[in-house]
Amino acid sequence: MSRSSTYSCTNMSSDAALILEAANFAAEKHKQQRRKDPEKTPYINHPLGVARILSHEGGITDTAVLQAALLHDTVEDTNTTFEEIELHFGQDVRNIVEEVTDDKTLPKMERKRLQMEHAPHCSQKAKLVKLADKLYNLRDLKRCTPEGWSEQRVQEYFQWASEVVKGLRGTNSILEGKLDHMFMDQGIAV
Ligand SMILES: Nc1nc2c(ncn2[C@@H]2O[C@H](COP(=O)(O)OP(=O)(O)O)[C@@H](OP(=O)(O)OP(=O)(O)O)[C@H]2O)c(=O)[nH]1
Ligand SMILES: [Mn+2]
Repeated sequence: MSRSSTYSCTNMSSDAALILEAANFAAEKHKQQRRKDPEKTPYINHPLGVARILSHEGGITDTAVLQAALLHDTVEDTNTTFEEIELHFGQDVRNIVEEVTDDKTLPKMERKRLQMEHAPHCSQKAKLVKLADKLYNLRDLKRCTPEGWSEQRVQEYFQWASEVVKGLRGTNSILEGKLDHMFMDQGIAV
């Protein structure tokens, strides 16, 4: 096979191409959004970081899981629909994104309660994304406090996250071990 034909398989979707497609889709969707930190970090840093935790730290190579990690906040936080996700990325990715998406029409307390209730019933793939999402957000909270958050609110987020993670256990020992260290460091029993 000549060198040029090696690189001309434009219709053959490599896993890398599928993952880049999801990263690009998320970047477009989150382009107007910033994180809540004082630096106003671009929001896309978060889904990219969640996917990187799964791949680089958790050893995850499942393409659908990495795509779902990149897309996991698009429906919750932008005008993206589940149908759009399915159209571009297929049913498997759509299902994972759907499992990790909070219903923002519900009051916040109810959303938080439902995460604790639903966590044990999620698929393994959705549990992986949820573990990495929590690990990223807890590290981010340690790095700097979001604007307007009191120390108490930070502690309450840690406490709530530890309850959600209880329902995600038995999924990935590396990520769970890292989360346990974060909780213990914060004085939360695991
Ligand atoms: N730690 C931190 N979080 C930030 C920052 N900017 C935005 N967030 C997002 O805020 C959410 C946590 O804030 P909350 O006030 O508890 O929740 P809410 O946005 O859903 O109302 C997380 O959403 P999420 O990813 O959907 O996760 P989760 O709330 O379901 O765990 C997190 O990604 C930041 O600078 N630091
Ligand atoms: Mn998230």
